[in-house]
Amino acid sequence: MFLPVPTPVEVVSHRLRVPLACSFKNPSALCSHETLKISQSRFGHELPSSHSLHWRPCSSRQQSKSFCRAISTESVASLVESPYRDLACCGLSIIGALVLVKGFDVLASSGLIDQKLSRKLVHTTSGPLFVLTWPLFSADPAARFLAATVPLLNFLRLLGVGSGVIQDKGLVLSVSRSGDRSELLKGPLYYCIVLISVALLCWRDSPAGLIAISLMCGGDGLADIIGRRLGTIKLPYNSSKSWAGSAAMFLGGTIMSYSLVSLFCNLGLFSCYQPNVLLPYISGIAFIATVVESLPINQVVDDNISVPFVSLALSLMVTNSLVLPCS
Ligand SMILES: C/C(=C\COP(=O)(O)O)CCC[C@H](C)CCC[C@H](C)CCCC(C)C
Ligand SMILES: Nc1ccn([C@@H]2O[C@H](COP(=O)(O)OP(=O)(O)O)[C@@H](O)[C@H]2O)c(=O)n1
Repeated sequence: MFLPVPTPVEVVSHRLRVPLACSFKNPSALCSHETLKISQSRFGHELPSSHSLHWRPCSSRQQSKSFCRAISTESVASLVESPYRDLACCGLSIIGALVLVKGFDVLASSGLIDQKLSRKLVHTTSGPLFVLTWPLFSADPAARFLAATVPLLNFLRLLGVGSGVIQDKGLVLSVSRSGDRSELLKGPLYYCIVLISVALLCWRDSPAGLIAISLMCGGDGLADIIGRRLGTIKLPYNSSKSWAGSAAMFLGGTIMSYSLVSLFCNLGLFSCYQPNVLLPYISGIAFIATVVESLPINQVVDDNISVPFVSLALSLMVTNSLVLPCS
């Protein structure tokens, strides 16, 4: 939502001592009532009450840390602006993805870890690492599209290798269950589609995408890693899944979601309520996603689709009561 006065206000962060471009043009860059009040007094007019309803205080922890959230998308852009910045971030992420997959390929082919574990470690780590690159991008509207090219290139690579057009034994080894290249066209391909969709639809403006990715990666990924090792007691309604696997999914998904959402809040990309409000919501979503993952429906719909889809839908439903967007 845009407010009428476009002139930027320079506010100096008490913590970082850097000028922040907090403006009415992008009121969402202002994250605390204090900043809002100061900006109002400088402009000498009241904000429309309908807009004020969208403002909720940053947590006291956040307010004590800095006057205005230091790294709003706009302020990051003003600090390190370069036409090549998003291209550089995109290039680094592409290299990061290649190194990650190659690293697990080396670990699996040298016998240091087994192939199934390698696949699940790629599954657990790629999504959150991808998300961690988002704050590095600028506030340019095209940034999310550049970010999305990283999973898109991996999607095309999986398509090429999975269909046999490109030969890449390393990728097959680190990403397939049994060494069969056609497996790349299922779970891993859906995984990349989810990353592309979340980057384009949610980007870093809301916690919904972060929660969906966390439950697909930290949740579903850990369910397999822990379930295969400790999952002796099976679920009564699904003999291929265990209590240990589901508990790991719930805990891993909750911890990863909470950590990423808190990190993005602390970076000023959106502002959240206190942990005592945020955590119950996130664990509620993680619980429902865990139940969905545990159902015997894997033959009908892949976990990499059902888990993020349900998490995203639920997160989007509760997001407005959890945060106020900062970009
Ligand atoms: C193994 C994978 C999914 C399998 O799922 P499931 O069937 O076992 O449930 C994940 C495959 C990931 C892919 C090959 C690599 C994705 C890289 C990612 C798009 C970008 C990471 C960037 C970062 C900076 C390292
Ligand atoms: N809730 C869960 C999920 C998986 N697992 C274990 O992880 C293995 C693979 O899980 P899955 O069938 O969901 O595999 P993916 O489709 O995610 O690769 C199962 O065979 C179980 O041994 C579990 O014990 N409990």
